[in-house]
Amino acid sequence: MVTIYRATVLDTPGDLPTADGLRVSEDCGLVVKDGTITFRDDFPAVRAAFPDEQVVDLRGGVLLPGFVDTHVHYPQVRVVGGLGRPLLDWLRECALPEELALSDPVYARGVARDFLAGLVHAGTTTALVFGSHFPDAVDALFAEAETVGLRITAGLVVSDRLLAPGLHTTPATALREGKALVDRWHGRGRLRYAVSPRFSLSASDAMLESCAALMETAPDLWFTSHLNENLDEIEHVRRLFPSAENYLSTYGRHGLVTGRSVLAHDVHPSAAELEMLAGAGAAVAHCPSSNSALGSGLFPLRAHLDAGVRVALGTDVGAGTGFSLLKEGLQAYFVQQLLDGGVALTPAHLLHLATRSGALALGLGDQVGDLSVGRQFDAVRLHPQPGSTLDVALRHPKDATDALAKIFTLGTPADIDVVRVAGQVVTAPAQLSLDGSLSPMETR
Ligand SMILES: Nc1nc2[nH]cnc2c(=O)[nH]1
Ligand SMILES: [Zn+2]
Repeated sequence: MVTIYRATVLDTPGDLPTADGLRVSEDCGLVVKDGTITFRDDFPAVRAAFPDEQVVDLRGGVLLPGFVDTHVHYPQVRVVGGLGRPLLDWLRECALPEELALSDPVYARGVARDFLAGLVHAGTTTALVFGSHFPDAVDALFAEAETVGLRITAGLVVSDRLLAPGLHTTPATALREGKALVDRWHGRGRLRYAVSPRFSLSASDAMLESCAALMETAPDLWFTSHLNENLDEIEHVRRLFPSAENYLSTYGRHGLVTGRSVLAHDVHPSAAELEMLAGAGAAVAHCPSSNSALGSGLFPLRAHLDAGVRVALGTDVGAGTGFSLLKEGLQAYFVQQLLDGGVALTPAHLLHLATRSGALALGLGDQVGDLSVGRQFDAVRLHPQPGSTLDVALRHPKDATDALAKIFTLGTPADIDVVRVAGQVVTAPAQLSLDGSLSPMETR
């Protein structure tokens, strides 16, 4: 099945930190065969080459690559907005009580649908998701994700101390339950598994060793956890691992820092940790709105780029401020503007961070993250409501860079009206009421 998509297309096929390479195609024709972009050129040339194929006209607004979220918590969608507390208080008072609620599989299924609806509405087509402590809840996420059609990497979150008794497990149980989930879901369609200790503060060496054992049970498993987010957290980890050189080495000494590792935050890295991250080819998920909301700090982007560390964006739902990677890009810009020695981020940088850099961080750079020939047709259209401020702003842009700056400044999920993964339209799942029944609007 071949389809031609006609649109104004913006993407960033290059790489940071050099990428100011915004590619602009005002009237583009993308030829898509079975979900893959097989040809692209200005529309008239494409139409001449493919005179009989169906044309889907997506002009009006701007077509971007589907957004890539490299750190987003599935269980926390209903507790977004817990402002006013630093990390460890926020965990104890906001996040962990909600995490416990997912021990109820019916409740978890409703949360999974709300979560996936949030990703779809925000135009996120690929995500590295921080899962749940409960295997049934992780099953619910993967099952709903498979139905919706997003590219999801996720896993069982494991801890054996200092959280809440209901969230603790043992290294042996974590390995057994994790293995069963890997067998069921890893490599199934667009789904992959990520081994996910919550963070070193709540995972003993024995627990981290069981994570390393799980990593060995299947090829191409991913690893994700938290790192250097908050100074109080870092101090706790230092005391818990007196023989460890630093926070990152608590993971590294179990072989958990590799080219398939994504560490969230890294707001307060040491030079040795940056060197270790770069040497391993690991990536950092920068979560600017979360760092600001929790008062965790201002992310040292320049130090990461100078050290050669891959940086991508994460929304960190629920400590962050929602699912929008447009908002995260804008917040990343703000943070760098405020930081001494901050990186002067251009709109092209923001688009790269929200798309291609995330794809590269997740080992998917050859499949998604931009709209080059050979990539999957994962795309979203920004099509603001008539008369909205973004609509007004986009009527007279100076150029494409100016238009993109306005999209990051003013764009919200309400401005996204087309979400496609591998060319297929993706729609948000029907959402459930608290008792697990379909919400009233679904029974019409
Ligand atoms: N922001 C954030 N940091 C964490 N560190 C450990 N768990 C969490 C979490 O749920 N959110
Ligand atoms: Zn997190």
